[in-house]
Amino acid sequence: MADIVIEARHLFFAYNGQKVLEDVSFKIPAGDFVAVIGPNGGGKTTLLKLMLGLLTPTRGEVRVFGRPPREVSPRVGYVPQHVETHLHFPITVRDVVMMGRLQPGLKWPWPSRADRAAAAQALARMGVDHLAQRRISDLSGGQRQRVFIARALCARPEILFLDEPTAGIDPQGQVDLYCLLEQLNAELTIVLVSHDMLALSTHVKSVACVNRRLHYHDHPELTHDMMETMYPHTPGEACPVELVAHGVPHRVLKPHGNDS
Ligand SMILES: Nc1ncnc2c1ncn2[C@@H]1O[C@H](COP(=O)(O)OP(=O)(O)OP(=O)(O)O)[C@@H](O)[C@H]1O
Repeated sequence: MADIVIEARHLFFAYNGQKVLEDVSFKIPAGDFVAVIGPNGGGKTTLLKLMLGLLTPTRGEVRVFGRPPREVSPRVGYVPQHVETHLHFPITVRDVVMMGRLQPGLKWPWPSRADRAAAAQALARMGVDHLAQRRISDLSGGQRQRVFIARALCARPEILFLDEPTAGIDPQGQVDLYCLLEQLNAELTIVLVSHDMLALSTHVKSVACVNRRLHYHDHPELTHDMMETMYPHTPGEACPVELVAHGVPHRVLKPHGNDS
């Protein structure tokens, strides 16, 4: 059986007294590709930040490689949501990726030959090495997202966390990105926050449904009961999951909502 790389035990979290996560326990094995899904405001990003050590639980604990998350940060990569905030800074793609090598305890000179080689390798792995000299502001949404993933890969992480990586990318770009993530999953554990049921349709191995509480399923097939718990809907109205699936047929869902 695979080693457990992430474990949460009776985790609670609140922002200023407002409960967001309640009694969350789960184990993620090495090599997993888990989709974290759930409604808006369900607590997905908060959970990711707890696994990254960016937030501290109100109660309970999270362990990554058996340690508090902050102690193992060089072993994990993170592609946050909405990374486009500082894009107009005049910086090249290669420089952005190289920033992934900036770690606590960094030795000068930086970037070293090893840093440059790691950046080149990460860019090639994401299929964007030809863009290395371009300004980040000049790229398409899909190209940019690959660059940000390359930045996370540059530090050679063992776990990759991604928060809504396909937001704003066209449908074909999304499929291509999932295929790339699937290739990366041969070497890395991946934790992917997504609203997009397409993410589940072919690529992930397990699903964590988060809506204040968490249900972890070690297979990607969703059941009717699960969907009702996670996305309650009014009889006669389209199921919200159908809406986010953009009408794309999805094998993971058994009949639900208007289908049933
Ligand atoms: N920094 C913060 N301060 C106070 N409340 C917050 C903060 N960040 C998030 N929240 C609240 O916590 C709840 C969970 O937010 P979170 O971002 O984890 O949800 P999410 O499932 O990722 O949502 P979405 O799908 O919309 O991105 C929401 O009600 C949100 O308004």
